[in-house]
Amino acid sequence: MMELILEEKDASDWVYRGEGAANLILSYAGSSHPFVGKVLRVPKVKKDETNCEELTSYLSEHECLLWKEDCDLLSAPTREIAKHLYVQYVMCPLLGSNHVDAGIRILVSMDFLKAVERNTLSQRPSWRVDQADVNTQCDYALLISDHSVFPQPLHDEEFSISVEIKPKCGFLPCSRYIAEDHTIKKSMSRFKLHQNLKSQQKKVSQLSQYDPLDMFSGSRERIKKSVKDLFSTPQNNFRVFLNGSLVFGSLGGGEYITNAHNEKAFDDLLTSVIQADDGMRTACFLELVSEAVSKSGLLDRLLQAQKLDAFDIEGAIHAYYDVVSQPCLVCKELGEDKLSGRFSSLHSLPLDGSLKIVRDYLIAATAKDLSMMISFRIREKRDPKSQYNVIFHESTGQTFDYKVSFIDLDMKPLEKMTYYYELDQKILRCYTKMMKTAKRPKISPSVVDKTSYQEKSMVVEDDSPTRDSAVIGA
Ligand SMILES: O=P(O)(O)O[C@@H]1[C@@H](OP(=O)(O)O)[C@H](OP(=O)(O)O)[C@H](O)[C@H](OP(=O)(O)O)[C@H]1OP(=O)(O)O
Ligand SMILES: Nc1ncnc2c1ncn2[C@@H]1O[C@H](COP(=O)(O)OP(=O)(O)OP(=O)(O)O)[C@@H](O)[C@H]1O
Ligand SMILES: [Zn+2]
Repeated sequence: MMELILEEKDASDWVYRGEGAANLILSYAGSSHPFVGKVLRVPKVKKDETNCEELTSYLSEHECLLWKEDCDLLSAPTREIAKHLYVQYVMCPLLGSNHVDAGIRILVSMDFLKAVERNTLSQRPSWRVDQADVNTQCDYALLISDHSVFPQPLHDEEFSISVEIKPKCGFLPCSRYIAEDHTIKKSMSRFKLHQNLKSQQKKVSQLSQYDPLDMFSGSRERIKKSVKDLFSTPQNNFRVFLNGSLVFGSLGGGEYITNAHNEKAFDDLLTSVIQADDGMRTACFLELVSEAVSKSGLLDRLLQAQKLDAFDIEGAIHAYYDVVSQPCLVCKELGEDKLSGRFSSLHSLPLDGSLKIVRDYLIAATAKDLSMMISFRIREKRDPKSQYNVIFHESTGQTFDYKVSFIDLDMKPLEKMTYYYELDQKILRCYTKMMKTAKRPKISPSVVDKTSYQEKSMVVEDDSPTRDSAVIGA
């Protein structure tokens, strides 16, 4: 295939779709064949990072050790290429190659990227603009299938509906390296614990009702509950796209910019999709989504990848210091002797053992942060046999094809291990403080149920805008 290159003149065909912390996503609005049905994933650069070393440099010496089993990664001339290979050779086998499109790298000119930056500025959430710009120094961007539309339409007039779920970590850790003071980690999900810190930091205005433990439970009823909870408090964990446009949820992880201003508006939007009475369509749609999650069985597969984190950050951090051949700052801080203290079994591992712990931890980190997109289309009786998965939706008598894809399978940098440790400590400190100020000193953290946790949470109430300020239906 001839090498594709995007120039300044092409920029107007690419429209803002959304963004995360690290990339900006553009969808294609033109008619050039190779780009139809695709999105472009353009890396961003943090404003406080003066150089873009991460994108242009090689893997660090210690990262090379870490990924040495995945030989192709080491042959990559840049970190950017190594990250692309990581999706193909590390994440794809874990999640299934038919559920991952690693994309192809295409050349982009600096003028194209500058034009994209200008054109998208007004649509980006302001807190994302404050944090990062489009990285105009990049030579390449990734061209990936647009999972918000069904791959091949069966009929001309066909609609396309898809949901995006960022399920986060679906299990409770049980590592023996978790400090006694942190036992709450063994009974309350990381997501729930983190909510409290986010609320204190005013990153969210309301605690999420969602609990990943329901989503990953394998129980149909609990999955259904978790999808309803996502709909009530979507934050950056739930979005709905109709014909490629966001109709529910937050754009770019910011405010809820959506066509569905209230539940009725959303219910009305579903008219072309769900054959049910007014006011009943949303519930039927959420049921359809839950069914697809259950039937696909993909969350079980994702959970196995997340469980590669077997030691928890409180254990893995010690292996990290051995991998980078530095004195263990955590043992030092905790006053533990490296060779005879609580973590001596970790510190006495051979290098390959430490490498495996850290490697598995980072793969699990990717699996805890990715999103799943499920796209649907209606099947008519006359349609040919489906090459996709099929769901019969009992409540409406409709049949749907659905396809599940994983997005955002980025490799996490090795240096992030110390950040993970610090964040974990911060989340736990916040929880401990909350429990103290809750003025119920006798209650044992392990018996705190979800309701009492929410009631006791300290939502800092002031007028500052949060990332999820305008909640739908409010
Ligand atoms: O640490 P977490 O669990 O808050 O996850 C971060 C995400 O926060 P959230 O899902 O909102 O809690 C965070 O998402 P947001 O920026 O909050 O939308 C990123 O996905 C971040 O990954 P990276 O820095 O882009 O590699 C994520 O960082 P990683 O932990 O996956 O490295
Ligand atoms: N292939 C795709 N098809 C459709 N929409 C996509 C696709 N990839 C990304 N998106 C949309 O763009 C958003 C941001 O993409 P992505 O999660 O890859 O960004 P990121 O910066 O890597 O995220 P993070 O904050 O997790 O690091 C997604 O939440 C999703 O709404
Ligand atoms: Zn240590």
